[in-house]
Amino acid sequence: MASISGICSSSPTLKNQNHSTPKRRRTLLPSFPSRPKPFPPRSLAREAPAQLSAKTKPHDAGLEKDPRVLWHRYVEWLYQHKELGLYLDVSRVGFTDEFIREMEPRFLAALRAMEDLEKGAIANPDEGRMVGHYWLRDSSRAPTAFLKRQIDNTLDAICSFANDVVSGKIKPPSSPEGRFTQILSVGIGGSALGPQFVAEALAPDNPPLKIRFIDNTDPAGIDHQIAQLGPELASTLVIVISKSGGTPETRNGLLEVQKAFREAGLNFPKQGVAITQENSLLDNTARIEGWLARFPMFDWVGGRTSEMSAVGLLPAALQSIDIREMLAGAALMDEANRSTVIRNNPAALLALCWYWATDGVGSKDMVILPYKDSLLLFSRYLQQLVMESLGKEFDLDGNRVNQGISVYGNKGSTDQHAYIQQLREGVHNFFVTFIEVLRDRPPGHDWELEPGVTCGDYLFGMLQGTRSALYANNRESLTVTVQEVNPRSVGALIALYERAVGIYASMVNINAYHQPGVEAGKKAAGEVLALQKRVLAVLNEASCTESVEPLTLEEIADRCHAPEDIEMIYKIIAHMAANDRALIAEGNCGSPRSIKVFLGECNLDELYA
Ligand SMILES: O=P(O)(O)OC[C@H]1O[C@](O)(CO)[C@@H](O)[C@@H]1O
Repeated sequence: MASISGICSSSPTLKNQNHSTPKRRRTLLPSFPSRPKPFPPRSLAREAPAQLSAKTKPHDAGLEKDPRVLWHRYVEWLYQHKELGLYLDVSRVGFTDEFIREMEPRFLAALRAMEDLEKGAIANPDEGRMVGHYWLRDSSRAPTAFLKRQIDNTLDAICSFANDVVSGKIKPPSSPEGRFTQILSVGIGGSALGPQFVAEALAPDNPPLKIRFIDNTDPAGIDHQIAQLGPELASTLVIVISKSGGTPETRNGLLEVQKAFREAGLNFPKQGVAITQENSLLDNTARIEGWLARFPMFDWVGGRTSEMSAVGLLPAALQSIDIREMLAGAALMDEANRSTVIRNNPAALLALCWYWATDGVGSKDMVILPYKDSLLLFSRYLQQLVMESLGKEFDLDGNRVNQGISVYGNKGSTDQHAYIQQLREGVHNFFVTFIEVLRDRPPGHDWELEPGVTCGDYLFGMLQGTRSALYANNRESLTVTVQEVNPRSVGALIALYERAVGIYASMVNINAYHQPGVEAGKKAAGEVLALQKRVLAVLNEASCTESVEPLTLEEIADRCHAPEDIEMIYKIIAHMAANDRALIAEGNCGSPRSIKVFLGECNLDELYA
């Protein structure tokens, strides 16, 4: 039985940084310039300030092609974190020294904002919240002793619980295996994407518990996951993750899973774990029903930056992934990203390259191309982290900016047989970030498929060849290199992008830590369901009191007092009819009738008289 004592044995230590950079002239930066003068208050400001690089950037100019000059640029700008073995190559992004000089004040202001954030400032002003995900991997930075204790106690509780589950000390009440063998994670967005990315990247071939996800309110998808579990439902630990504790998709997933437990004669609370804010609807449900365990989420950790909280650490630990190493990698990267020297700050280098490549207005998409199967889900993880953070209508001063950077990608070299044709020759609306992993296979497992050549050599060659071919056609790219995919490097990658997003958001003056657009979407979905209830009430009443003459769509809309919603009413009925939904007969109407029957078996086109 795998014990995970090694996973939580050592405490995270922050060693001295010795990330070294190639020998070069170091420019000592002046002290912080005064903050740029604030723009007029939200109500008055209208036109957002033009972003810098648009002025300084020769549009689509050819990039430097002399290989000797490029080699010098590569050496001059290569960032190396020796302890992490992580490198960042920005040489194939054509930013100028003038651009760096012009951006320095914004960079320094962003760094100061980041310093304030880490000290506990209200860095999420729209929600009046602190932003504390960096404290999760170095609790000594938490602004109060209470918060530090919460972080440390939660981590200890995660390790202890996961250890007890993996060792079999905590086991399901009735399972043939006599222990938990499966994890069913129910959550969506940041309550799923981090755990999914980390499981794909780091789970061993035979983990003590195998994880699967319900991350949507698709009945067929839920049925598929439960069907795949089969009798192992009895050995399944169900982890329900929701920071707010009220997300409809997650609630629906929970109700569906609890139904499956009832039908299997299983006692859900004995196999249920909740990860949510204290006193949320989910937390109270789990407490009242006596679930197996509850772990807290904190209001100062956003969903898209929650992988280093219980959201990511509990599922990872249950798969015997070394979570202390993940935290240590993130902490080392955080420390590097506190440098005030742009060249020594990888997150700043990333943010500046994003700004240059997209003119500070998202004019190009970010293509994420890891040349490693296990990093397949990194782009999906970054879609939320980058786009939910940067995709904002207003800036911090109320200017309408419609900011953002679109992210897509899967993995190389696979994608070279999909969309990279367009990247090489088609519309120039992107820049690429290659994720290079130097170690192809564990030591001693390599094999030459032809003299002197391995599979990994092909993968390496495909990455380098694609990078060169894109650049030859003036397509810019960044390359992040790690030695291998392990908890430490994954933790560092997550920390690198969390910080780059924060620095970039400051440079374009937006709040990276709220998501007003999504709340609007949740509200709109609620309105559709409310309208559906009205439609059902109208059809139920009509089915009891009138002959089977089909009602016209206008009549239904009028009776719902929603003539302007006629199209939505049509769609609601079409969806219910396609699912053979029955009208629940009330009063003396006899047996329930399907919507189709009530509407006279007409096809929906005839609805519209
Ligand atoms: O964890 P919760 O509260 O269920 O939210 C799930 C997701 O929904 C959002 O709030 C909006 O997409 C995300 O930020 C979050 O990760």
